[in-house]
Amino acid sequence: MASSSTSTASQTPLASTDKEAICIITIGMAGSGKTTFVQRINSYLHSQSPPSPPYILNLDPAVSHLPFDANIDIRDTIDYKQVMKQYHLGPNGGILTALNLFTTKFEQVLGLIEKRSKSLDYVILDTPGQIEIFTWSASGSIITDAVASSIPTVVAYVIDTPRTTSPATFMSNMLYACSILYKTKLPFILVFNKTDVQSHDFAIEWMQDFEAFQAALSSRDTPGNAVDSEGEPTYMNSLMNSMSLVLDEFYKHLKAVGVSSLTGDGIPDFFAAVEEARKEYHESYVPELKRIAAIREKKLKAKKEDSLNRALKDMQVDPNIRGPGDKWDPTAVDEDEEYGEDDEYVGEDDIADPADVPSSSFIDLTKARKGRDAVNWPRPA
Ligand SMILES: Nc1nc2c(ncn2[C@@H]2O[C@H](COP(=O)(O)OP(=O)(O)OP(=O)(O)O)[C@@H](O)[C@H]2O)c(=O)[nH]1
Repeated sequence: MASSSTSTASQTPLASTDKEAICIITIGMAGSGKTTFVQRINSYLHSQSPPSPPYILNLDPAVSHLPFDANIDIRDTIDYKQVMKQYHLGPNGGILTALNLFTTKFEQVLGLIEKRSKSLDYVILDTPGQIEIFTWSASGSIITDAVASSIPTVVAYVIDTPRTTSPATFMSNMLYACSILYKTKLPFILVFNKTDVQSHDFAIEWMQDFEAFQAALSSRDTPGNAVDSEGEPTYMNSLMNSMSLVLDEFYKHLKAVGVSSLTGDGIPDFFAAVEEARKEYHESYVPELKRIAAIREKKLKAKKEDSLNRALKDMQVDPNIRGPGDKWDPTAVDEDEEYGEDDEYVGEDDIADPADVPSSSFIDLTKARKGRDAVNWPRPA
């Protein structure tokens, strides 16, 4: 079952002396509170003793105001409104194209992160408001994979708790989280935000107790409770029940914390979950990364060998290789092997006559092979 990291706050990493930066990728639906959450964890890290300022990247080109100082800000490189104008795009297309353009420079960004990672505890990525622009775009995958293959990385999936109290909405949100988990395969933390407005206890109960969620699903006011004219559950009801079974398995792979980005409540629990995620990254993600790299390497090697073999084969069967009318015959006897001591050894076609070759170009040793050193070839000048 999902672990609600409420009692582990004492395990915060801030006492650790060995610096190994971990990257927190903040993802969430529009308005879930990603930016406020980043601001809150930033101020929390600054307030520690000693302070542990994070390295922050803002990847949202459309955000009008950031309540924190980003070390790298996509807006410094790309003006998404100009992108919209120049490419004749709407707002979402503009944001996506801006992110794509930024990704072409991401190697440089990664270089900066790697350079700083030994002196930092945390790198934080704030992603665009429209979740799918990051989670379902090539750029989002490239950025996530690049960072995750470079330093430990965790996904913080921010959820608007007050807007997730209906079982159907909760399940939709969890399905989305599930899809991101299976896409990135990274350690994953569900961050139930805005707990100052609505406690996340209901969510933890639903995640830990399958029957409690089933009961909530079948309560009167949920759409999944609908029955058809014969009193049978509708497809919607069956779908939701099946989905909740799938999700029960999914919950085992993640951590859940409740926070209020407004008051700062629950933030130490979040960092405790991040430390667990760091372990998980080393224990699960890195071996998986190595396994994939080994498979890729093997495939590449096989492909290279195949190309080489084909190239060699092509060279052997090329009918023009020795000139027209002189086709290669695989059954022909090797002249070198067949000639006796007194036979003419050098076939005219086999090697060049030294007399025809500029004297300085080589010393012909062919007659010296196979014990024929008695032959006295003129030595080039
Ligand atoms: N009560 C309460 N409000 C919050 C909390 N976190 C964020 N908000 C409010 O939620 C709204 C959206 O917050 P943002 O941080 O802009 O959310 P976002 O996910 O970054 O938004 P987009 O980038 O537009 O998708 C703002 O009005 C915040 O003040 C919280 O913990 N409690």
